[in-house]
Amino acid sequence: MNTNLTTFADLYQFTMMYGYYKTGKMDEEVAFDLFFRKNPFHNGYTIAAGLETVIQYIQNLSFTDSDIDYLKSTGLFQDENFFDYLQNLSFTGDLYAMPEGTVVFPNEPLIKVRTRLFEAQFIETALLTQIGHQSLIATKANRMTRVANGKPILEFGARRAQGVESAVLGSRASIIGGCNSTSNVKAGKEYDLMISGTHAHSWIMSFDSELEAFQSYAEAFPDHLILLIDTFDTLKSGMPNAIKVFREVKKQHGELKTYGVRLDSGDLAYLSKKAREMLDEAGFQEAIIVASNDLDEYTIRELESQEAKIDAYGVGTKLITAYDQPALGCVYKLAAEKLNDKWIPKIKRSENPEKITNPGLKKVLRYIDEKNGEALVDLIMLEDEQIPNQPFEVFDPIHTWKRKKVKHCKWIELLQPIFIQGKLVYESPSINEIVENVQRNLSSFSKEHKRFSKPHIYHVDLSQNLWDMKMKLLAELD
Ligand SMILES: Nc1ncnc2c1ncn2[C@@H]1O[C@H](COP(=O)(O)OP(=O)(O)OP(=O)(O)O)[C@@H](O)[C@H]1O
Ligand SMILES: O=P(O)(O)OC[C@H]1O[C@H](OP(=O)(O)OP(=O)(O)O)[C@H](O)[C@@H]1O
Ligand SMILES: O=C(O)c1cccnc1
Repeated sequence: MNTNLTTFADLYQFTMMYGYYKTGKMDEEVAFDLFFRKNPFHNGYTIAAGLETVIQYIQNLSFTDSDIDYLKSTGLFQDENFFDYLQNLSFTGDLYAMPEGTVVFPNEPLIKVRTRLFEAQFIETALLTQIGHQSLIATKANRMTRVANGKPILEFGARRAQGVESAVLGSRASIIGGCNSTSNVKAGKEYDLMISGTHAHSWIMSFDSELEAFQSYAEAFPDHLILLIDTFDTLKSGMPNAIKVFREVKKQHGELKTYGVRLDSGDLAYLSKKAREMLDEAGFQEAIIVASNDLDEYTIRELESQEAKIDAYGVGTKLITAYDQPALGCVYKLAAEKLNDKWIPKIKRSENPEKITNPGLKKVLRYIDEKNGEALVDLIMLEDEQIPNQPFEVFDPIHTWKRKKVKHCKWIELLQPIFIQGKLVYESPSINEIVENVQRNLSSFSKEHKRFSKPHIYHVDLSQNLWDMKMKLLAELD
């Protein structure tokens, strides 16, 4: 959302900035990488989202007088000159990112930042929050659309989201992941998303009878008439009343445009089949059946396997809250520091080899088999490394004996320039282009990688040079 989020940072960013200012380190140039360590929901991949709001955040970076007054009032920062630096803060460096809709994997930088330590440290939390949340929801939505056999998924989550901003940005991310529309009007307005919806139980309850409620709705929306039929009794009351109203509208208007029913309780497979029979018998073969009620990808898959006669799924809580995994766990790590005009790679060690960071300035290449169009490996390389001639061998960075040959592949560089020397150089794609990007990206991955459970693990490898550098730095720590 297009608001000034400048103070959206953890206190420790301010205290570190103050420390950098006091020690004279604030202008040192550094490189940070943003990445995550594990695909969410046991999925085989993650859909990148959130760059658009990161761009807005960076463009709007500017402390207001009241922000400064507040920081002064904390009494934490004794040296008043620090506030002058804050007042003049803007992003002056380079930022590269994987575009929204890119299929991404653990440990590869989704964003790399290169700028003054003062700025790079400051933007950490805002970047993590935005990329982590939106990528998580886009991936959850993508899982749901994958099992729905092409049937539209309508995002209904606004009322269940953890806050207003999560609802709006979650709606956008859901559309990126593959949902057809959102019920969230603010998200629709702000991000040019398709909006759709039906009506609530309270609409029915506010009339003397269900029939009167349906008739009144039909009068207001004869061309978009999806009636919620489970308020009293789905098959005995809701369905017969809906059919009666469809007949009346047809008689009055000569035709029905978008029309149908919504089921929101009970056995959705059974009820959808019965509802379909009743609609077809009454001559309303074009009527659609929407189902909602606590749906997620597992229930949708279950309903599809029961051959439920459902034409569209409405999904709220479990999508907008990423119910089974509420955080992606993105991290932002220092990768290099410039000293005397020379980049010095930095590493963080961990007992867990998978948590040891990848040092240095890096680029990420995706190798795609020219014959079958399938992605073979993502290779994280040092930025100034030559692209290797094919064939060449890649290896798993932990289990180094696992090797494979890269040959007859084209490659694409995944990190795109977004800001260069503080200037926005990226033209943001439209939401439809982002959705197309997801489809284009996914078409490079095999069914095994896209499998719903226990997917084939896609390889993200390090170039020999990067791996050697990592090992050397680790050895130097001892
Ligand atoms: N055929 C089905 N197969 C698998 N899951 C189903 C099927 N039909 C419905 N469900 C799921 O089962 C759960 C039923 O929820 P619950 O037990 O709360 O009943 P309910 O129908 O919502 O009842 P009520 O709203 O009247 O209290 C929901 O999560 C729904 O998505
Ligand atoms: O189940 P979810 O996936 O979270 O989807 C959103 C839910 O929100 C609505 O219920 P609610 O009881 O809030 O309002 P209603 O009276 O319109 O049913 C709707 O009927 C769905 O059941
Ligand atoms: O339009 C709907 O049917 C709707 C919207 C929000 C939540 N539940 C349902």
